[in-house]
Amino acid sequence: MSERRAAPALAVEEIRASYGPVQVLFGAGLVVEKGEMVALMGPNGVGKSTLLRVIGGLMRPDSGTVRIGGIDATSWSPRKRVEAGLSQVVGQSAFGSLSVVDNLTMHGYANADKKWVRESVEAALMIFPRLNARRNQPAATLSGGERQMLALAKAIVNDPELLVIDEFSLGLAPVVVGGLMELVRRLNERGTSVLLVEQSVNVALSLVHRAYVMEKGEIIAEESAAVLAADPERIRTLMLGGHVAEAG
Ligand SMILES: Nc1ncnc2c1ncn2[C@@H]1O[C@H](COP(=O)(O)OP(=O)(O)OP(=O)(O)O)[C@@H](O)[C@H]1O
Repeated sequence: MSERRAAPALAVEEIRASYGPVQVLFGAGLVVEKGEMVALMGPNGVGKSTLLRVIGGLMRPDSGTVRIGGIDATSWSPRKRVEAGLSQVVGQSAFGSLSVVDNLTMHGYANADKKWVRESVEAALMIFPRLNARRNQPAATLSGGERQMLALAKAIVNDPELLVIDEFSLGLAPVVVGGLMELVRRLNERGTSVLLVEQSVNVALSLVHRAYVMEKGEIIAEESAAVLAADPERIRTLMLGGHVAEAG
């Protein structure tokens, strides 16, 4: 029992993954402790989103292990992972012809308690007054920032233990990003662990406790956000894809 409680929210070990004949991940691994906020950073195309796909169950790795709350989830379906407390914010995907409320309600599909889903949809809309004002509007008519809010609100509807977010700063005005970050911070204070893939170093390091840097499908550095933030030269080298000898 106590072992289960002490287990990390997420532990990913030695993941190798390929698209057809092209290998993209070469033994990538990371850990998100319970209650922790962690960033996965790195230059374009190094495999960050691919690792998230493996974590979410959208892609089978060639080898390696994904543990959710200490339990081997590598062979689980995406749905089973959601039921185990994982919620993923991926891009701005939504059913365009459905309203904001219907999109949110649909996302609670894994939860049999429909009353709870209805209440948490309303709770999520309370967090985003902008979305609430557009609750009956088709998702296709939302602005980019509003769609990101919808993506985050959808993830919250499942009351996740672990929230995985892919690049929420992409293409959004700084003020919108600031609001989303504040929301993620509040969720984390309520106990949700967070894994954030983010290209904007400023956004990532001002939010998280710890960061991993990926390069060519491998983790090449792992550091507390405060230590990294104090060393802009090192960040520059890492984010330019410069190889740094030490890891961890
Ligand atoms: N569906 C796919 N089929 C084939 N190759 C893919 C596919 N998706 C991604 N790739 C390739 O895999 C590599 C890693 O892509 P991935 O999207 O994981 O990187 P990333 O680090 O998230 O990049 P970015 O920061 O630009 O989003 C890239 O070379 C990309 O072109």
